[in-house]
Amino acid sequence: MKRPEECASLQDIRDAIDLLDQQMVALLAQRAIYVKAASHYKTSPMSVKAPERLALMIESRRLWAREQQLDADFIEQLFAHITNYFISQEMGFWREREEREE
Ligand SMILES: C=C(O[C@@H]1C=C(C(=O)O)C=C[C@H]1O)C(=O)O
Repeated sequence: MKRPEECASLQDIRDAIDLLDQQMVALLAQRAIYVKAASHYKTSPMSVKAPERLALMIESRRLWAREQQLDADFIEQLFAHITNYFISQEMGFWREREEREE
């Protein structure tokens, strides 16, 4: 992938953006596997949501955003969206297991 200053055309830039987005999607797929694994350790719907963990996560992601000169509010909203989806997935896995074990 060309560095931004090496890009000589809009196509070079779009190729780089496509590759980065593909990597982000692959990372989200990996993340999904870890979240599914987390459901094995949960004992209740509240433990699936783990609000205390979410609160800590917001702070670290806001800090990471600032370190990268990104807008902390934007990153917080992005992760709120991501974690809401992942929690709903995890809740589904957890409930399925609960029903099987009943
Ligand atoms: C993965 C976990 O379960 C849930 C999903 C999270 C996530 O997507 O990062 C974080 C906390 C929980 O809401 C966890 O407890 O760590």
